[in-house]
Amino acid sequence: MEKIKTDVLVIGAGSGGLSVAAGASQMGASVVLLEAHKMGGDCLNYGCVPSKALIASGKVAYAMSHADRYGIASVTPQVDYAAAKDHVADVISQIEPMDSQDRFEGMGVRVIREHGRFVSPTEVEAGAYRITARRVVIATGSSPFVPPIPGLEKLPYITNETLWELREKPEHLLVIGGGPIGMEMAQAHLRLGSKVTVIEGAVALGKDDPEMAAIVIDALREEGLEIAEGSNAKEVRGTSGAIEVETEDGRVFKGSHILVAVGRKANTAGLDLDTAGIKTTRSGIEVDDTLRTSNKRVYAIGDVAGGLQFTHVAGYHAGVIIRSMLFGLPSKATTRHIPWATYTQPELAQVGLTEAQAKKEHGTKLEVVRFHFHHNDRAIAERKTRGLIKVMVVKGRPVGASIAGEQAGELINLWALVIANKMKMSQIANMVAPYPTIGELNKRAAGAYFSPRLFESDTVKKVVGFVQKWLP
Ligand SMILES: Cc1cc2nc3c(=O)[nH]c(=O)nc-3n(C[C@H](O)[C@H](O)[C@H](O)COP(=O)(O)OP(=O)(O)OC[C@H]3O[C@@H](n4cnc5c(N)ncnc54)[C@H](O)[C@@H]3O)c2cc1C
Ligand SMILES: NC(=O)c1ccc[n+]([C@@H]2O[C@H](COP(=O)([O-])OP(=O)(O)OC[C@H]3O[C@@H](n4cnc5c(N)ncnc54)[C@H](O)[C@@H]3O)[C@@H](O)[C@H]2O)c1
Repeated sequence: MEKIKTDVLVIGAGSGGLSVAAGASQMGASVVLLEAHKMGGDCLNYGCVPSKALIASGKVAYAMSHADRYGIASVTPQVDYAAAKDHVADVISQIEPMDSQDRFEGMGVRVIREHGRFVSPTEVEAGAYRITARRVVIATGSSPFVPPIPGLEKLPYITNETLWELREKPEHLLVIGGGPIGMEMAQAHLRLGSKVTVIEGAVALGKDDPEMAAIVIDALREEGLEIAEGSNAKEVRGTSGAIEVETEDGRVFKGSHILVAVGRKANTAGLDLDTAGIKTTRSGIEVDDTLRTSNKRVYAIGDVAGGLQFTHVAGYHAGVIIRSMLFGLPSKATTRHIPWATYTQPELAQVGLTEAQAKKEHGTKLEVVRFHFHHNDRAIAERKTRGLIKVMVVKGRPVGASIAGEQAGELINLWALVIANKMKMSQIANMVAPYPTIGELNKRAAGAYFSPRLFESDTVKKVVGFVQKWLP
């Protein structure tokens, strides 16, 4: 067994682990990186990247079949599902080099392609190596949670890990779970020509503001997606190609394939965390706000830490711990300024507090401004007028923003900046946005905040009247 001593040992080469390894090694620390499976983790191989690539295929198909409103004959797209999957694989292969072993070795990181497990509070074993590190970072991510629904285990059900291998278009896809994975993949498949039913136990897109989620859900239903809410899957029957899902409310849904998207489980199995004195909770590894575990030399970041599960959060966590690991500086992770977006069409995005959360926290001090997409000239030109931007403001400063509509995921960037830096609505109003852009919506939301103050104020009217009298 080879013994290695290093400053930083990172377990898991996904979004979080790669960011720590790149940052720490480029700033002069010695870094060992363990990866048991594929470099790039979930996001590159089974998550963000393939899902967004398949959504892109769906968008093209949808545009072809809805071209007539732009003066171009609509056509029924000839979807080659296997070719769409080739497109997905090609997109992955274009991004892959950024996360590759070669690239990281080029940065001076020692990459070991083995599963890591703790053998003592300070040592990790991986294949033929025993590694001792000043600091250990657990960035092992999460896997699809497969609920113990009777009958499910007998079927070749699909998860986000196996969906990309499927080459034949599902005739009727049953999606269990109406969260971001379920809804994004449901719409993509609908647009590629499958019949799709989402079976959701509570409400679809339930982590978002219900008023905003409803805009997306209504649009998806109009497009032909069947969404059954309040329908907890209780039993699965049949065989591949002829599947039945019975729900607790007594309904039975029939389809050819089944995609399970009911949430995630943290990848903690096989790490022997007990050996290192690392505690876990129901959602993942227990961490404090500095992302340290109950073993103070060990950090946990990204999905395995059980909080918000997004690639940009894993990247943010990496920055937080690099500050404390390399420089010994105080550094805490917060969630207030973390945005997220669901890439259905229309998209759904959030940063900071939702309206309900803001009301609870700020009571009567809260002002909510709304601006509808149908007032935006570019949205009208593009025929993408379904949407709303809603900003929660307290004493002139936004505390949250929710957007449903075209490019909501892009539009939320500005509010993420504003909230991260505690900026004021007046600073957004000062911005000049190019005309005609969807981005003007952000400025118009700020305008909606100031308009009543300017245009409905007797004081303003009196001042203007007075000044006009005296002006030459
Ligand atoms: C379908 C889908 C779509 C998504 N879309 C988005 C999106 O659009 N935007 C977004 O922000 N997020 C999205 N996400 C979430 C995003 O993929 C995750 O939040 C992100 O990948 C988490 O990064 P991570 O570093 O924590 O874990 P991962 O990326 O999962 O990396 C963990 C790595 O650790 C390795 N590993 C595990 N155990 C060990 C061990 N003991 N030893 C060595 N290696 C180990 C694994 O093999 C894996 O490579 C999506 C997720 C899914 C499933
Ligand atoms: N665009 C993005 O950023 C993006 C996209 C996909 C995934 N993700 C990340 O991945 C995470 C996991 O996504 P997800 O959609 O799997 O999980 P989720 O937890 O967000 O949603 C799962 C849904 O399944 C429902 N459900 C649970 N058990 C059920 C049952 N037996 N029958 C019917 N419905 C049931 C829940 O009520 C819930 O609405 C997300 O929370 C997010 O962090 C992000």
